[in-house]
Amino acid sequence: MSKADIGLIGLGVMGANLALNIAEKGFRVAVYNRTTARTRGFVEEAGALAGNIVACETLEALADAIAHPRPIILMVQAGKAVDEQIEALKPLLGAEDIIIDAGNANFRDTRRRMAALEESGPHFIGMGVSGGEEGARHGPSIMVGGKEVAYRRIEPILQAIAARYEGEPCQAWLGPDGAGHFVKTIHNGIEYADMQMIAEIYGILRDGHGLSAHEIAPIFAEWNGGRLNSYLVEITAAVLSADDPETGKPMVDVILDRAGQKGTGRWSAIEAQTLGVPATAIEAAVAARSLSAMKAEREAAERRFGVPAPAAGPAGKEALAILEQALLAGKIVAYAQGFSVMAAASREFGWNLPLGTVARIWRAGCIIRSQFLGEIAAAFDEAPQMENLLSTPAFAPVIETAHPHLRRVVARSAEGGLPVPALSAALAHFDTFRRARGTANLIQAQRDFFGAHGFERVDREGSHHGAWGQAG
Ligand SMILES: NC(=O)C1=CN([C@@H]2O[C@H](COP(=O)(O)OP(=O)(O)OC[C@H]3O[C@@H](n4cnc5c(N)ncnc54)[C@H](OP(=O)(O)O)[C@@H]3O)[C@@H](O)[C@H]2O)C=CC1
Ligand SMILES: O=C(CO)[C@H](O)[C@H](O)COP(=O)(O)O
Repeated sequence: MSKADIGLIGLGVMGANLALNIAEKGFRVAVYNRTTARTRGFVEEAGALAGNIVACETLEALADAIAHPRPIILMVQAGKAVDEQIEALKPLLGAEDIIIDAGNANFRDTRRRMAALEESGPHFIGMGVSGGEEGARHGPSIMVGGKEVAYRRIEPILQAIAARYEGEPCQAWLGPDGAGHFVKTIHNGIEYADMQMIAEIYGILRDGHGLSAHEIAPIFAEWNGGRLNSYLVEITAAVLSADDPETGKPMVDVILDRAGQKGTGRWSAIEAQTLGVPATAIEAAVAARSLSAMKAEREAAERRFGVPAPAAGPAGKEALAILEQALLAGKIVAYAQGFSVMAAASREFGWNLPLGTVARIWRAGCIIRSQFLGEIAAAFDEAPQMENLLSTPAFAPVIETAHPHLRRVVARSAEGGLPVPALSAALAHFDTFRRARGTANLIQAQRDFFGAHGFERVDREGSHHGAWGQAG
């Protein structure tokens, strides 16, 4: 029997679907899963694709089944499991083989793993994969980091399995070491902000305007036909239309308002802070998930403080148009922040990240895919070195038109006691960003007063101290 073109470890949601995708594209894939029953079940259910699948019950069998040099994808739980699999594979592989971690790894772990394998091999690639179950099966967006020479060897397979946007595969080598996993992390940070802002608008429609899930669904469906066209808005409409078969109630009404998080949103916020780049919309979205988890405390707080009754009046055409524009403005700020974080990381780690390519490979396959990303890609084509979307000829006029609506929505929500943390953060970012003279002069004065930190003056170069002792 001919050898497999590639190996894959971990037949969970993502791994199983990715393996089927690989097999369907005509490559032979050798698969292994820690729990053998899963491997057997996977092959049984693979149907006609089973002919391209080599089921292995040990890692030794997997290593033997693949043609040299052997690329092996890890699609296991992020963290300890990845380290364990690398340790187990090391004695079985040679310097020219390639381990590809396709899970959602922290890019700092990827850097550590790559550095550890640098001398002895095998090659190590950190590869972000986005698109969930469907994407893995029919075409994800793939963000690769590591040695380019190793990437080139697996490029034909990645080209074949990736999503396509107007025929162009949504996969690319983005830079050395942790570049791929960093970009995937920021993709997810933006995903958090996008989802949170959509949820905030849903909250305004539900708790401010008193609309039911079924009344809100067509609003998102309509927006999906306009500037907000995106996978997340599309699925929001679908989710809001769905009913619970057990109770007959809208599905969202029987789902607990407590969202989990696996780490990528938090890592985005942490890395933004570490790089000194404001990513407040992403941070607000991460914090909102943490607050969502504090269900018992929130219930106690509602008993103590109460919540205002819906007071926003009917959701007429004008009110909906304002909400649509507000969501667009918030979204632009969140994406601008995410891309600025990537630009800063690129400088910090010497990655030379092709940000236009990042936008291009996010146009299809991934969770944040949207027409908007095509506009971002075009903005980078016009100005490849630009670091802030808010200042680009493509986006400046859009935010100029949309921000007054964001302001109205945030102000009315504040008055009505409706929480809009990510939209508020986006507005505050815009207002701070567009004001040439801010208030940090006072911060500098305070720092110099209490800690002799010095300050710069508006009228002279150099570091100065205030005569605070003589003050008042
Ligand atoms: N689900 C999604 O939408 C997406 C997930 N990801 C990332 O992909 C990776 C896999 O996620 P997903 O497929 O959803 O996860 P699942 O929980 O569906 O599957 C996890 C897989 O990891 C294996 N595994 C867990 N622990 C170990 C271990 N210690 N040693 C060996 N194998 C282990 C499991 O094997 P066993 O059967 O033996 O338990 C299983 O095959 C994660 O990093 C996730 O963050 C990325 C993009 C989207
Ligand atoms: O990577 C993904 C999508 O792009 C995964 O679905 C990830 O699990 C999403 O993050 P979280 O679980 O924290 O919401």
